[in-house]
Amino acid sequence: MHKDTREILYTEEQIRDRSAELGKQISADYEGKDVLMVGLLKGSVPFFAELAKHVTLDVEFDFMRVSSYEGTESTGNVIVKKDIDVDFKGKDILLVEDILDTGKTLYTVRQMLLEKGAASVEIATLLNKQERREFPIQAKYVGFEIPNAFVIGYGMDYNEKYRNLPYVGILKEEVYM
Ligand SMILES: O=P(O)(O)OC[C@H]1O[C@H](OP(=O)(O)OP(=O)(O)O)[C@H](O)[C@@H]1O
Ligand SMILES: Nc1nc2[nH]cnc2c(=O)[nH]1
Repeated sequence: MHKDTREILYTEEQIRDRSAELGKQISADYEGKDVLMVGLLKGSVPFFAELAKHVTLDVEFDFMRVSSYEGTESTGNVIVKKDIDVDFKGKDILLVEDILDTGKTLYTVRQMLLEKGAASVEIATLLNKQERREFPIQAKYVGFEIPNAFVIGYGMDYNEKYRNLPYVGILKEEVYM
């Protein structure tokens, strides 16, 4: 893998600074509430860890694993592979994601959690690809708005690789065409 197969979109420093701003906003918005931060595995892990450091409330953590992507393509349904373990009835859930793309994943998960009794379900996503939206869902907390390109790094993969890159990059089409 040569370096010129990807270009940097957001550096580690830019992501940390933006996470600090979002963490401050979240801390103010949820003051006095019982917040459960729920990360969607696997992609959200680096952003979840960074964002959580900037939230100054006594929040709880949990994780879900759902999946619908293979390579760069979204497949049929959203499958729950690991559910939330704690009782979240009446709690305010903050879903943390790496990217909001068609919206299928977060729309589906949000509906599930509301149906099971969450008091509220808001979304914090590192990246928002608004142009690709197909489902009626918006994130309250967005790190960066990005154009329609397949991104990798900072948790995001292409066939399970590149999640460990400390920046967000664009994978050039020649890699997967
Ligand atoms: O808005 P959507 O079109 O639904 O796309 C966004 C979802 O796609 C990726 O997850 P993926 O299913 O690849 O799992 P991963 O987190 O393990 O990479 C990403 O982490 C989001 O969950
Ligand atoms: N790695 C990665 N996963 C995604 N899932 C939905 N959109 C994307 C994307 O641009 N990159």
